[in-house]
Amino acid sequence: MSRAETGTGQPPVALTIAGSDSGGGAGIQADLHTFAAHRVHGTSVVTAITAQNTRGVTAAESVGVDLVRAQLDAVLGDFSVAAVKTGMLGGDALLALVAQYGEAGRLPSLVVDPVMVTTTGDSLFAGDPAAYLARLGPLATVLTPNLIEARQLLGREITTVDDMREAARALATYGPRAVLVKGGHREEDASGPASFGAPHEDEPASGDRRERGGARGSDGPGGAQNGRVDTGGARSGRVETGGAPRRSVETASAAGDSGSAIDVLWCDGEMRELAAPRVETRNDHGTGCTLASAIAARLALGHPLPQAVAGAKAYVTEALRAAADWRLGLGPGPVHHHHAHLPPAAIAEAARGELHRDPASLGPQASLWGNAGLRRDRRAAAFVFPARVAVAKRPAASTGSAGRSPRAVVFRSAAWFSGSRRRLGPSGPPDSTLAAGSDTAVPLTIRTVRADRSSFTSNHSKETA
Ligand SMILES: Nc1ncnc2c1ncn2[C@@H]1O[C@H](COP(=O)(O)OP(=O)(O)O)[C@@H](O)[C@H]1O
Ligand SMILES: Cc1ncc(COP(=O)(O)O)c(N)n1
Repeated sequence: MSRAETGTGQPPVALTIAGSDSGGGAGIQADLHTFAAHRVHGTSVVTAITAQNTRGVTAAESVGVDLVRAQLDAVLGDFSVAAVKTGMLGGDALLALVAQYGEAGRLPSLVVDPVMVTTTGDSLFAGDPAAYLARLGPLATVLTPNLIEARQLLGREITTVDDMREAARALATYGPRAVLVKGGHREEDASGPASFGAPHEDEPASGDRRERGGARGSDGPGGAQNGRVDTGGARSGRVETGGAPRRSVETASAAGDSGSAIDVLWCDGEMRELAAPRVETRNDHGTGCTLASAIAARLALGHPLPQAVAGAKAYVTEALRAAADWRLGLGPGPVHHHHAHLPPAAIAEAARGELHRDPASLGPQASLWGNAGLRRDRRAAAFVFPARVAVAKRPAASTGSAGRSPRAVVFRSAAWFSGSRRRLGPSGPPDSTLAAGSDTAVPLTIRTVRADRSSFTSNHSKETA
């Protein structure tokens, strides 16, 4: 089956193997939101249940190996899964199980997010980081550790962009096709508690960001059926990382730009830096899950790997931006996974066959985005919502079909517009890799509104590039 969306509108299928976040911002919930936002059908294998909100994890329990195996068989035995993302695995038993499926060639385009600690500092992996690398490293299409996870996997200090490059290179020796070392998180992290793994209870619980801690026991609870995951972070043990706290400030200043969120991508033997404007927000819960599942969604849609990664980063940046002022919960809240969706009023108007004609009515960014639309599709007198949906009026001659309204609604992906936006002004991502990666081979779907206004007809897809 084709991996890309078919002409019938049937979506490709992606699978997330991850834990549940009751707060809905990370884990399975973030992954399914992200798949849906990419119009990819999301399937899920739940590895653990966490009692969690924006302030932290209060309890967690692994799902038993047999039940996880049954979920894997149910999904893989029925769906043609095009890409897979793994998140929280809890411990060594589920790590081994997932590795068995990967080794059997059943987990295509595998994005491995080695979830070990949450944004709020709670440990989510009680197994052996060395086993993690040894088992999943060779199977991964992309491995996406954050700074703490890279530090735990390698047991070395990582503070500068140079360190991130070295870490990416070192992790690549375990066999993944690509490694993305993520350098997110707010600058305050750098001035946070200096002792890595500081006691959980003593840290601010008011919603301020805490330095991440990590803990692992010698024997992961994931090894037992329905075993509890140690969420006590540093309460019950320390990880010898040999590391100071995560210092995003240093990574940023090392690159000469304190306003950038810099990730380092090693892919097919090439090192690249992906930089995006740093979003000033406390709401970054689930950014890592969102990024990994966006990469998987894009791989399922058929995007080449570097473009999938760069486009996914652009998607996360927009998701952070769109939720920057939200106050969902008292701590670091979720990002806006559906930032690219049509505002409800516009959906209703489009369904009635009515088109916005005045870009000004769409807000301050409309004419800017409109230019982006015109530049790429000269046949369309298009202007575009900040939400990245073009409402276009095509010339009657180009519609070709009598009895149809010349009106069309043109949907484009967030990634395409991220690239376009970059070309239009200084507000876009400064990194040329990101822009180039976001720019090509993104499907453009044109849906025609029938003259009788009764329905949408999805008539074709084509490439914009
Ligand atoms: N405040 C921010 N502004 C822009 N990008 C960010 C911000 N925080 C995180 N990111 C990006 O989000 C993605 C996830 O990274 P990170 O938050 O480090 O992962 P994790 O959630 O696994 O710790 C990365 O691409 C990172 O650069
Ligand atoms: C179930 C689950 N999986 C993963 C994370 C990591 O999320 P974050 O991006 O906040 O570190 C989480 N908090 N909960």
